[in-house]
Amino acid sequence: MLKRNEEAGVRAVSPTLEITDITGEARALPDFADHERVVAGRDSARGLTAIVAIHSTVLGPALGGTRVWPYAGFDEALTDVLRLSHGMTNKAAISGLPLGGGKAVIIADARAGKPRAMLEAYGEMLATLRDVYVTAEDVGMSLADADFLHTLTPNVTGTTAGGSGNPSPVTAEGTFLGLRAAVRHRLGREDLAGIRVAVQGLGAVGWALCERLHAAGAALTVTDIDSTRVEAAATEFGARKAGPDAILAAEADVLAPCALGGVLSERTIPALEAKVVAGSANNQLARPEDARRLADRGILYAPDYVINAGGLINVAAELSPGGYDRDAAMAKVATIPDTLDEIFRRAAETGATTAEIADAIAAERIAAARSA
Ligand SMILES: NC(=O)c1ccc[n+]([C@@H]2O[C@H](COP(=O)([O-])OP(=O)(O)OC[C@H]3O[C@@H](n4cnc5c(N)ncnc54)[C@H](O)[C@@H]3O)[C@@H](O)[C@H]2O)c1
Repeated sequence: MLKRNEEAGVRAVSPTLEITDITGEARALPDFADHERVVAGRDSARGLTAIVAIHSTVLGPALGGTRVWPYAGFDEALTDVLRLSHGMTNKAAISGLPLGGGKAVIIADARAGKPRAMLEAYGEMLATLRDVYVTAEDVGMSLADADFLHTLTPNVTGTTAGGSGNPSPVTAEGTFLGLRAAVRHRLGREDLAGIRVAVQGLGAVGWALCERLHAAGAALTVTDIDSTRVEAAATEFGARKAGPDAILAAEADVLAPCALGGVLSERTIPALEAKVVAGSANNQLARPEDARRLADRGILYAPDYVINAGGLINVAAELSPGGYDRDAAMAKVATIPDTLDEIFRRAAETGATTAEIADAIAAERIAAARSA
């Protein structure tokens, strides 16, 4: 039997699942960034520890995927979900979508398998947030997981049944188009023939990006912590192999981070060879000031949440009044280079970094919606 106990600040929807509002606790962290609401779900019987962070619902319900990752602890997971969630608000706003930003994490090792009971408990947690948060896939969350969660609660996108399916190829398409725009802007080249691209991470997006880059004639250098993927890319695309630690400083015109965040830092930026950074990973900058470090070295940075918005644009199309229309979604993805062109132009005119301009455009749209 379901029970509710909101007075105690704890809302349990099944006897074993405890849902706690931890907004107050999160407020103490440097990455809090005025989140509207942060909620933890714990179910020790079913092996769930999850956090849902809702950064903003000003433009619409907060949409953002669920990441399943073996975080070292709760605090690390909380910091990650806050940063990711904040990024989703900017991503939706700059992409012109009627959506807010949110994100969720489950502390678990997806490679060790995701117990059905854990996902059931998570689905129950999601159901309690269905008016404010809509989830989708992210690292460690599969299409099959999304399909399963959708049987429990409607606020799940990126499903196969009547949904838009796997967002990763669409993210890769948007990243490819954005990378081409950045190359045009920084290197003055209209095509990618012979352009050297170093790709970090050969997962769902990185691999699909390599397919497009290879077809466009780019010369690839690749890495992944999974060596079988690196070998496969060498065979499939004639890619040069680099070690995970060597990829950032690889001889390349473009660096495409497509693994995890925080790779562009005070330590790594001085060693970059590339003149363009354009990849799909979220939160590529370790600190906001790393955007200035890149600009000072003459490296053009395509802000992550602009270039990797393809997947969000695709799943968001499911929520449009007429339902999912792939052609309409792809037409919107094709505008990513236009947004980047505007950012690059404004950054060149004002001397601000591309990251600052992207944040400013997103903030302008949110402020306009607030005052409307
Ligand atoms: N899938 C999407 O539609 C989408 C949308 C927007 C942003 N992103 C972001 O793009 C990135 C990649 O997403 P994905 O869906 O391809 O994830 P994925 O899990 O399919 O792939 C990630 C790949 O990176 C590799 N990797 C992890 N750590 C590494 C390291 N230190 N060095 C080299 N390789 C490493 C993994 O082995 C894996 O092959 C993530 O940051 C994700 O948040 C994805």
